[in-house]
Amino acid sequence: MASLTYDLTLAGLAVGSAAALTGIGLIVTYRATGVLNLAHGAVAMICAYLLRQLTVEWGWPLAPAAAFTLLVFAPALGLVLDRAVFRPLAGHAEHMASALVASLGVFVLLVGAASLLWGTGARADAPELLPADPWIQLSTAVALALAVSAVTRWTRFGRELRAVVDDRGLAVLSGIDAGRVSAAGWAFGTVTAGLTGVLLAPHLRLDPYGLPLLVMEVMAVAVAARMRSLPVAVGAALLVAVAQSQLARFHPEGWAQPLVQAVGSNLFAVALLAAALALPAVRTPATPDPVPPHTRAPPPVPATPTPPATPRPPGVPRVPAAPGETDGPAGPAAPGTAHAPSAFRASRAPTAFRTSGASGASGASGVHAVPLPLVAAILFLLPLGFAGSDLHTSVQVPALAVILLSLVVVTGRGGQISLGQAAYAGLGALLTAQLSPHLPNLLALAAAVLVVAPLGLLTGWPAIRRQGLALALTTLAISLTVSRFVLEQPYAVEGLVPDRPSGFDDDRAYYALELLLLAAAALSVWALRRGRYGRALAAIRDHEQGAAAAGVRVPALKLGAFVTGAALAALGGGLLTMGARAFDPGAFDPVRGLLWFAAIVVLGSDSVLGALLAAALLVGLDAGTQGGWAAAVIGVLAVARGRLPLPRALLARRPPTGGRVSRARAEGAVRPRAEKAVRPPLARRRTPARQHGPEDRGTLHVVGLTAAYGRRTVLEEVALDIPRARITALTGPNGAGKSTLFHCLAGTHRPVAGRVMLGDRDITRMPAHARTHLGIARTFQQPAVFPSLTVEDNVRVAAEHDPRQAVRALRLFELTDLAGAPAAGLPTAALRRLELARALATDPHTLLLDEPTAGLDPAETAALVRVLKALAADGMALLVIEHDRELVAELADSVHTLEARP
Ligand SMILES: Nc1ncnc2c1ncn2[C@@H]1O[C@H](COP(=O)(O)OP(=O)(O)OP(=O)(O)O)[C@@H](O)[C@H]1O
Repeated sequence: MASLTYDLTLAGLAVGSAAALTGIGLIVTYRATGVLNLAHGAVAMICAYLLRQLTVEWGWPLAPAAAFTLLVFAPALGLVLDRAVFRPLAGHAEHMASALVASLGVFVLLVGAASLLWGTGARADAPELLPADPWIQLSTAVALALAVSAVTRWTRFGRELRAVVDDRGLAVLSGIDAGRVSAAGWAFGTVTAGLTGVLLAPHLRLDPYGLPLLVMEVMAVAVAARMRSLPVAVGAALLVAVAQSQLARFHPEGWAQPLVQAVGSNLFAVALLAAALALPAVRTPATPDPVPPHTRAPPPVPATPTPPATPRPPGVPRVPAAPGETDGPAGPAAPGTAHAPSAFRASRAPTAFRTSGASGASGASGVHAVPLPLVAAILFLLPLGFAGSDLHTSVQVPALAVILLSLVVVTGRGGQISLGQAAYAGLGALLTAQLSPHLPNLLALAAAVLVVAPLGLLTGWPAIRRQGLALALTTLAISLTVSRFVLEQPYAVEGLVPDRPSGFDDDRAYYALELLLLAAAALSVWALRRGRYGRALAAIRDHEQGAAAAGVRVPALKLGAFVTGAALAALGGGLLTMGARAFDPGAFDPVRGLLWFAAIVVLGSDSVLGALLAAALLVGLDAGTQGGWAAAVIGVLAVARGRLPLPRALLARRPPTGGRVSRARAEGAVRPRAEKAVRPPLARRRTPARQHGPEDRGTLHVVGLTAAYGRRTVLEEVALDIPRARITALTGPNGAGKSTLFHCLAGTHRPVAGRVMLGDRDITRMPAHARTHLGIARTFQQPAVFPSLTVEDNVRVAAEHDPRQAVRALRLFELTDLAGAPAAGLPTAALRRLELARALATDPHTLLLDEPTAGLDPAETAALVRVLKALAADGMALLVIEHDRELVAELADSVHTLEARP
């Protein structure tokens, strides 16, 4: 027994060493470049194939072949990836999303290239580089980890690496060649990938799909090490590998047997899922600019001469009507329109925003004008005239198109990265096949869709709290787990012979049936992208916090998008498997999911037609070949796409709790204390003209509020009242915690202690959208607009309960003429007005404004001040973060200061 334990441990150590190498390579690349290289496994596979080609096919001796593969080819590939693919992306605001797409592009490109060059069949004759002795392999991994640690700690290059990791911008300013550091990171990463590949290939199947996927599972160790600690990565790799190996000893009877076997061969997949779920977010080092491009202030628009600002102009705009008040020319907007501050008029409809707005609008609506749907319809009808193998191949296209439509909903419209749609398609296919002997086939398909739809919560739930890379990893891990534990298990798939519905046996009839279902799915998705639901999804995609602030139920909508996506994927999967009359788990391999995701991103993620085109392309390119063309073409397009502006669905967004971390950091420590400081001489007491909403909605106040980010306390024991009919100013140096206080009030950050009260009601744990519904509205430091929506729809999102509120708010802020224009590219002043209009459209009684005058010229500022005073005069409670002392004195009835620590 003892010797079995020893033998199994040794076997585990051999695999663990290769896994440790992967972890080391991934972490070093990530630290040096900020990119989690999803293509690491594909590089490993290419290097393993190359070594085999050199030795087995061309007869090179092992040593020079290995030296060429690992010391010439692998680093050269790393340098090419750095220079040609990833470095051009660095410094862009959407760096993370672009890099993710680019690394997926590299992945599918290399998989496609390997399939074309060497075929998709597995090779069993990969040469052994190191003796099978696991101790040698383990020593190699440990020596490499020690060498990397030594280099990082004791050499100049290591110091530079640490500086770049800490703050890339600052490192560059200090004269460090960040490009050299990232080139070295890439070269090192690809060498370790190559080493992993050549070590693993002799012991596993060498094929274009299997090896990359296996190495992807091994990313678990890097994720578990939080992309930081090499010892943790090495330890985790050895631990998981040895545990997996030891599981081979257990042979339970009955139902547990296949489960234990499955765990025994796929523990890294389980570890990846656990690590991804345990890790809410992998923080990207040296994020160049957390501000999404659409929120950057465009160049100032020259203002036309304005009349001098007076404290109380005769026609100050008034707040939107309270429920029950009539709307119309005599309503609140009319005087505001007539006497609107001229600065508002000055920035109306500049040429700049029309041009950039058009290009920034949702791809589908702008690009696919009238004829394209017609062209698509004709193209999809054409195969009805085909015969034989052409028609047989075409049967796959509508089914795949339905699967890809699921990505249009989840990623295109909802903005959620999902690398897991293959799992839902596979489950749909599996269930359809399993149910078809018991039910009429169409009913079996419908039942499969109904069962799989709620499983969309598997990826939808993690998506509530995750974004970007963390979500990508989680959805990939879920797809891997489903594939390994369900779709590939003999107990689940044995003896399945799915058939087509009766009456649709021949290819033509079946294709016609698919077309019908595709048309229904496409119409539903098209409809979903419009109207209330579509607007809300687009708002989440464009600016999640802004959407919540507009009252959109973000978590519920995300779940809805994933459930809808799962249903569509299951429908497509079921159609695919009935069309093929066989269930093939390989058709729903997670690599397919990556390919589909890349295809939909490069061909238009928010476009129904993009999905149709992608399906035709994917099937068409691989038809009649050994496969690989589709992956290669999509890979090239995805790599190139990373360098172009990405679909809005994938743009980097601000971290969940906002905050300009680097700027605040530079300001040093702060004292988290609120104190009432100044009462400006101009302060007046006013009687509210009208209360907004029922009186019992109360006054907002905080009691003993303490907030922190991780272990760092930012606010401590803060107390603050925000009375009605008053403007309360909040001042303090950068990093003092003003925005954090806003986040706590608005519900986007959970305080550690203390309470947020609305009247007598404790709303501390209430989500952001629910607070909006209670009458608390907010704006953001960087105006939070939804650039892919029109100006009108931006406001409509906040006034779905009463569209008249939107009309009034648009009129109040002189946005009526711009209503149909895309919000992308509006000048700063218009963005601020739009954000305010959206906030007021929620019918608030309390308005939180984070630096509302930032980026405005004096005339625009004066106009805004008049509006804010008018709002307060009408009974609203306003809390305004403002740095300008004069402005505070002019604006505020009372001032609270958050002071920095000495
Ligand atoms: N998401 C976050 N994660 C970690 N730390 C954060 C985050 N957001 C803010 N911080 C830190 O919390 C502190 C307070 O930041 P906050 O943005 O609330 O300050 P502020 O007073 O609004 O500053 P500014 O005037 O620059 O906007 C800063 O030191 C900042 O680095």
